[in-house]
Amino acid sequence: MKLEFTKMQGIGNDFVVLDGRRQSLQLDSDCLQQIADRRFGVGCDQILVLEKSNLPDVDVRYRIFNADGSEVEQCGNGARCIARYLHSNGLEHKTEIVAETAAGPITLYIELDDLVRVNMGVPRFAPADIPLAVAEQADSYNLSLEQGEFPFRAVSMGNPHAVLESGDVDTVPISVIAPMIQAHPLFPAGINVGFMQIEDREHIRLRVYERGAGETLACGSGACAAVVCGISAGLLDDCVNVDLPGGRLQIQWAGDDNPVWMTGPAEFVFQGTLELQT
Ligand SMILES: N[C@H](CCC[C@H](N)C(=O)O)C(=O)O
Repeated sequence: MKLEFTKMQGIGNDFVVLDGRRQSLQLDSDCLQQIADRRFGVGCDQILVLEKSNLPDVDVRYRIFNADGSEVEQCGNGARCIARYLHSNGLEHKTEIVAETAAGPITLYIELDDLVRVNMGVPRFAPADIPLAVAEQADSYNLSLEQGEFPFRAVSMGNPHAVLESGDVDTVPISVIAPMIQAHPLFPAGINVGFMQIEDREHIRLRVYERGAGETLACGSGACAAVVCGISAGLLDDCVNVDLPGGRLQIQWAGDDNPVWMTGPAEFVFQGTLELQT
């Protein structure tokens, strides 16, 4: 099966964009994993599949698949890349784009400085919304692992996140600790694990070990989750620069039932045709 694709990246979190409005796509988990494979396929952290939306006032519907083939509800860096893709493929006249996702509609804004600003929706802390297998909601939780005690905060940005505060994030043994956290029965739907180093009230450093993809150079929803947890803990102000290994995002949240705003870049890398072995 031949697939036309566009490779894009948002501060190093990379995507294969497949436009299902222009080609017929029948992709099972094996196909998705092959596309994402960095040796046998194109290589990416997530695959973004565009579809026609039947909803009024909605420009497009898109679905998000991790490199392991799992379908997920939200992808912040991917949302910015979708906005960039659409703004260069038929929606050149629009600077405000509405996309339907599994997490609901999100609005994407092409800014004058060519960055993309996304309304990432309202964070949710209720255990049932994350999901988190605890009896009752708390400000923070604790995980006991062989390697020690790991206090964390949990929030849904449409997808599930655990946020741990750390000293120097560069020294966190993330590829050892994060998979053990992800495997814990506390997280029945899996979890994205963020390690946050607070530099000051307007600046954090962050590394994220993603559900279904492993450590990525950046995680947009993870940056939102970390800032929301930091603000909720009284440690951050309402506008924060988040430095991830792949680059910087600006995250804003006014608290309570206000939405989280994420601003950052989105770039094209190349286009191509993939011969999928089916
Ligand atoms: N791994 C995530 C999806 C991609 C999120 C990330 N790439 C972002 O920019 O938000 C999950 O399983 O929920």
